Amino acid sequence: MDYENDPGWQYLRRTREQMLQDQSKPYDSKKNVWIPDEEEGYIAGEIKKTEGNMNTVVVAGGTEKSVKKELCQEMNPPKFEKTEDMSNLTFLNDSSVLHNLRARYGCMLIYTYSGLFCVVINPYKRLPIYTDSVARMFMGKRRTEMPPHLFAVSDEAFRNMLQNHENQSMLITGESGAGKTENTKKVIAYFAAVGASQAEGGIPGVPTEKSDKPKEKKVTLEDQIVQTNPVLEAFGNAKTVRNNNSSRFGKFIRIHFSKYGKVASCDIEHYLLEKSRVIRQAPGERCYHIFYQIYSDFIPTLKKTLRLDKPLKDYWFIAQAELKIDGVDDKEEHGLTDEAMHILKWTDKEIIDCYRIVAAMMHMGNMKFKQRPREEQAEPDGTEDADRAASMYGVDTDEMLKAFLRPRVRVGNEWVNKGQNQDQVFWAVGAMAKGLYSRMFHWIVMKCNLTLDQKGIPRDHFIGVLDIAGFEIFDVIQQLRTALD
Ligand SMILES: Nc1ncnc2c1ncn2[C@@H]1O[C@H](COP(=O)(O)OP(=O)(O)OP(=O)(O)O)[C@@H](O)[C@H]1O
Repeated sequence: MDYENDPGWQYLRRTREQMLQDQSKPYDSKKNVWIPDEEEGYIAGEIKKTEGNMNTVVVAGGTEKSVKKELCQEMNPPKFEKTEDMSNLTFLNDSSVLHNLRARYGCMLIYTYSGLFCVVINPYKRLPIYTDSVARMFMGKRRTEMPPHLFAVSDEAFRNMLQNHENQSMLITGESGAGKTENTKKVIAYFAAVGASQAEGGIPGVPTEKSDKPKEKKVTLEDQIVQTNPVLEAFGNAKTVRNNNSSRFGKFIRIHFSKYGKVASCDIEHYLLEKSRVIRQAPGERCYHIFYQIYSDFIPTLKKTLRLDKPLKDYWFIAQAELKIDGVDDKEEHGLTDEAMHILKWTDKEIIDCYRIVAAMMHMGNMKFKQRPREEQAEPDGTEDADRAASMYGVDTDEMLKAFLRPRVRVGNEWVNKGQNQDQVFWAVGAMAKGLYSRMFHWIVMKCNLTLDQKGIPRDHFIGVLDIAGFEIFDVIQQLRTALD
């Protein structure tokens, strides 16, 4: 089969010779076991003798270890070495699962099934397994015919949708940096490719839509779906200590298809944007990418338009930790964000308005206030930054300051102006920045949805992809804070 000549194939399946080699290792089901190891998790060993409750196990290098019987876990026969589906294992214990995943990862086989689940290990390098030619290999194939791959799972969902006339959903989960977003993007790109091939000529076994319309080169819905990524990432992703491009929100993307399998429309729901990041960053982290992108000079006049004339490190809200990400060029990234906004057909005004709001927050973070002597009332300590923020928001500076210093609140049936001390003003400014950012993000998602909401093609069913972080033990407090923010 000519699949084997594809540069990606070696990262998908072992050759027959390699498999034979793997499977020819000596094995004795009564003797070969896995034993716990502090560094490796589990290591292979061979039981030499058993006395009472204890096994004497010989490990690599000939060392003998005395291990409690109940801590020894059964080893699978070599025919299961680097198995593609772990639900086939005779012994489905922790050590066998870890060994199988590790052995496959050692050969850069990053996808492994465990029954219905597809386990992915982040390769941290670009493998040629997401190319058009690889996508074409998986189109219209049964899962069992092909090696484990996200495309196979996606294709199965696609076929089930068309054949059973049912909506489908995929859950992509894992801890931060595991690769959720990368894989979600590949799923979307795959559906876009399948949807497009459907329009062009179809996938074996699925009826094709008849169309007499002449083909023209234009921005397709598939392109637009893919292009929502740079925009959502610019505004919703940031560098964290675990991941240089960490999504700080969860999302559920629904791709609607016509009954012929053509992409009909798409919509996105978002959850739990981490608002606190807009005003505070932990060591080693950054605020949302867009703040640094607008400062990158990709648009040479932009900084002047946004009145950003201080060094980046002087914008307190976004400069509490890192300003740059190794290997990432904010200027180039801004180019991609800007291009994507245009592909999504945002108007120039909409784009610049988003930049203005982002810049306004940078100015807001520099507004200074002082306490009036012997009064529980704060007052501005210079209004230059407030002027800049207000001009970006398009509001009057005095009115904006009044809202921070003496906000109008309702007491019973009456409206009164409440005095604010310096701390209260400080919190109000932060809360305003977080609230505005969150609303802007909501607007951006809504705007993407409007663009992706195609009226022309009737929708039949959808495939939903949920990209959301699992619970990270270390981050429970942060997650609670995000949820309650
Ligand atoms: N399949 C892959 N191929 C190559 N690199 C990958 C792959 N998956 C992930 N990576 C790398 O790992 C990084 C982190 O992946 P990703 O952003 O998808 O993680 P995540 O699970 O969405 O994390 P977070 O929850 O923090 O957003 C990516 O920026 C990319 O460099």
